[in-house]
Amino acid sequence: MNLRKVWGSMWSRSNSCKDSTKAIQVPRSSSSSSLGAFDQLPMDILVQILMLMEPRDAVKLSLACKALKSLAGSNRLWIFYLQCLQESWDSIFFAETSLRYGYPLRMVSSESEELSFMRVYGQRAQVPDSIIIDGGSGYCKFGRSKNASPSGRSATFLEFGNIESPIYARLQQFFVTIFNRMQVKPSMQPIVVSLPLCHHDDTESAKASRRQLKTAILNVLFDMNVPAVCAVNQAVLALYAARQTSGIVVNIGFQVITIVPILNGKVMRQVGVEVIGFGALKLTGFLKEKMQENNITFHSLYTVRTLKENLCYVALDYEAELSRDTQASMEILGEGWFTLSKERFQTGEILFQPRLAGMRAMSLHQAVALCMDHCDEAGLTGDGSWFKTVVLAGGSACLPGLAERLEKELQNYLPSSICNGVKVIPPSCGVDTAWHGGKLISNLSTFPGPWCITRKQFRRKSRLMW
Ligand SMILES: Nc1ncnc2c1ncn2[C@@H]1O[C@H](COP(=O)(O)OP(=O)(O)OP(=O)(O)O)[C@@H](O)[C@H]1O
Repeated sequence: MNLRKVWGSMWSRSNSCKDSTKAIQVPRSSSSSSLGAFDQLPMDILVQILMLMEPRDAVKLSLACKALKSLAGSNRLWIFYLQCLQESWDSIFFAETSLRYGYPLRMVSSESEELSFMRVYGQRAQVPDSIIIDGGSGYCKFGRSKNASPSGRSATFLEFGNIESPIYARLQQFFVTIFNRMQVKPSMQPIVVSLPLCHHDDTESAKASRRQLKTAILNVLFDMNVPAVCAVNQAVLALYAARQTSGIVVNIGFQVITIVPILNGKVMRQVGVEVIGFGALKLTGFLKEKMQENNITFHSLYTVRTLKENLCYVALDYEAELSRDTQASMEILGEGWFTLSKERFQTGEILFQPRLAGMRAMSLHQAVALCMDHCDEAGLTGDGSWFKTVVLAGGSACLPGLAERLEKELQNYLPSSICNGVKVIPPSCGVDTAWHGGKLISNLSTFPGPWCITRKQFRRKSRLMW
């Protein structure tokens, strides 16, 4: 009731503002910078009052006169409205200040351009819903950009085979299946698609393979009449989801672990991408072996995977953990109760001691340290700290304790000149991290403009190349 009075009073004040400027030629500044009786109220209180209104009412108010325009259009008010949205404010702020101009990335600089969050709010409301598809080699995640999380997941390899090999028919079957499952027409909205982590080298043949894969994906999608496509590397999407534009992404993938240095949104292949030849599949396999050794019977690999996802963790100090009581149980529907003890942390330990699983691979911290060393040697920036932020991605990176352990191992392993300031960030959105990176882009106030290639642009480009 009180609010209605406040609103009514402000509204009549704003109307009288308009009338007065029409009727009598009052000097503009004196009439339009005043809120009449409300001038007595501190600015803070006025903004608090507006916060109780709906955004559309604040817009109406801002059209009334200059004083109300500056009050109702203030960034403070619209930041509040943006904070009320489903997406976190930190993510919105990161995206709107770091990603809004597309690639190459350009930060919004506070000196040269002030971002109007009122405009950002309005533009974000107009952005079309798009489909985000993160086609992982093991599991594909797909869903709408306006939804909080992916609506579906498929076992990519089991259903479609290797989608990293650019065979038209296979890619087509993959996308057709996803569109059917989502019950959407491909021609109705832009698509954000992750480019798989493969062909990492900086050689001409690797470049050609990457180009070939991207072109095949775009060809398939545009042949299905998709209006616009945004195709971004999976590791880069994971980095954006962690609200970073530079750093090292450690993706614990389905079959391999990939360590990707990224500077300002660009994969630094010339510095070197490290690959460790095992991944999530090996972790599940190792737990299965341990359970069999300890006479724990199960009927399916699904059970082992579920136990891994729910009971396993990474110990901060492996030796100390061996002497602790670490028993824990869980029930799996249709299979009964399972109790694990040492297997709970031995499984993740193979990331740091691959020899426990009989493998002669590099350990996770050695590979990340090697990557950091290469970044340091390359001397790409003045301050040399861009590679000290390590972002974990991939389902297995959700193992509790992994980030802390990796950070500890890196501190011990790296030379003192590099280890200062190293921080490891756990996957911000669990197994769906890369999908959420796509969501950040697809909800930008400037989307699809700077991030997408349209069907027309792609066809024209293809014609010019031949
Ligand atoms: N909370 C969890 N703890 C441990 N492992 C998990 C957890 N959640 C998912 N996983 C594991 O992550 C694996 C799938 O990871 P992910 O979906 O990242 O693969 P992907 O995207 O297909 O891999 P790639 O990066 O190779 O394309 C599965 O083996 C799953 O068991």
